[in-house]
Amino acid sequence: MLKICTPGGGQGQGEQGASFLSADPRKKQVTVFDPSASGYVTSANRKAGTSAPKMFAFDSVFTPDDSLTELCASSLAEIVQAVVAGADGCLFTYGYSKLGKTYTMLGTDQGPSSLGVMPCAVAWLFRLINEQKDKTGARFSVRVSAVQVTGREEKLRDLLSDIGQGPPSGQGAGDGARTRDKRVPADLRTYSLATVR
Ligand SMILES: Nc1ncnc2c1ncn2[C@@H]1O[C@H](COP(=O)(O)OP(=O)(O)OP(=O)(O)O)[C@@H](O)[C@H]1O
Repeated sequence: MLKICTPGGGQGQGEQGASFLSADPRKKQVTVFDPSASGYVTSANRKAGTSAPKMFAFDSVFTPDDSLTELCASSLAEIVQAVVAGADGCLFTYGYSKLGKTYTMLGTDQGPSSLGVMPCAVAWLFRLINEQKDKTGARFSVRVSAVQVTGREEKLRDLLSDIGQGPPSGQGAGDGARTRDKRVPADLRTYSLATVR
């Protein structure tokens, strides 16, 4: 799955994208042009050493104009269902700095339509689990991990290590959950979900 972003999260370039990139979300493909070819290759610039456009196919392609809701709807159904069926699931975002990886994963707290992929996944996971419990009486245990991989050395950082220590004393479960959310660093990257039946 590919999400095309503009640095700083700006919207509005839509399908056009930058001149070296053309995205076709319907066909689920992007074409990358040699920038020196201005979007197409003529026989003249091929002779001058310009590379031919390259096309890449993905399971899905999203442009900066696509909402988080659209992204969640398209990307989460399969993985959440698989996790409820007992498989491990991994949500992973990759890209260079300030492209919106954290925004895509976490979203904002401005309402249901601005939820990122992770809160959506957790909400859908527990909704499905509750449905299964009501239907079959099955019992579930959910395991979650969140890891950030950074730098050339590919350092691993456990983003939930603070949470293992529980909420500060004197706080109820609800307050604790909020405190824990705040402690999750802004550059969250990888999450995995698993259920044991
Ligand atoms: N689709 C979007 N709509 C609105 N704002 C966005 C969008 N995507 C990203 N932003 C904003 O752009 C800025 C950079 O995004 P973000 O922090 O998610 O990037 P990042 O890829 O996680 O960066 P880094 O790798 O440096 O941690 C943030 O202020 C974020 O809120």
